[in-house]
Amino acid sequence: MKMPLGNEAYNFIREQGYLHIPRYMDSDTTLEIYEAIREVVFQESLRAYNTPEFYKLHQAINFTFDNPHLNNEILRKFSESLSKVSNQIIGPSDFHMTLIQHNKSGLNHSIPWHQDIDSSAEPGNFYNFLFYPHDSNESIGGLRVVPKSHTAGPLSQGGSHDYLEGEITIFPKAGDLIIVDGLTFHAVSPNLSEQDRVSFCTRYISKELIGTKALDIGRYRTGSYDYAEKKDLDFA
Ligand SMILES: O=C(O)CCC(=O)C(=O)O
Ligand SMILES: [Fe+2]
Repeated sequence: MKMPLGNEAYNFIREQGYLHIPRYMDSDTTLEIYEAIREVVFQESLRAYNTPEFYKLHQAINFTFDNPHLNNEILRKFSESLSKVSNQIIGPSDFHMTLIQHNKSGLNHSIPWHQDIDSSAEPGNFYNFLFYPHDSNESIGGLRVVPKSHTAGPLSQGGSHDYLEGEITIFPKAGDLIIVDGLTFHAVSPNLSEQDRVSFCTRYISKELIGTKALDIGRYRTGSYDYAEKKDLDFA
């Protein structure tokens, strides 16, 4: 099998729990994907539903679109193309889902600290491929990551947007890909700019994780949320 990532990149993501690949896509394809994303977020009726309690408790303020690849050829092709990278990192892996995150301008939209899955799953079994179709900076918001936190167990209780020991902020440019282990602590700083911030996320999982409950659970600093049942779980 041809290995899309070099040894250094492969080791980095396994050890650090994330990997930033600048200019993963060329500018023409990036523009195409950007257009496709904008078409989706323009349709407010497609926004995912989570309970008002969810947004309030976890201070999650942004819009999410579930599986936009289902109705969009460009997004579908791009997300499928990432299987090559996924197979290298995870081993034989399965496509899980896609998401668009939309941090709309003028609303201070941000994303609180979270883990994408429950930490009953082992690290190295779930990866988020985050694609950025436009440049980012301090004003539009960046991706906050705690390196090596994928092996640190569940997120501790605390402030949803507070500083976490060891955190770094990445400001991806148009065409960049950031790969994050689903257990790595990550968040997005507020969009204080006049421009919408969007990201396109594709998720791949190991064969072991297929059908497990861990996939339904998002972990926040205010407790865990069951996305399948749309309900908050007691902090444990
Ligand atoms: O928008 C981002 O940069 C991060 C999105 C994210 O954490 C997610 O979709 O799981
Ligand atoms: Fe996430």
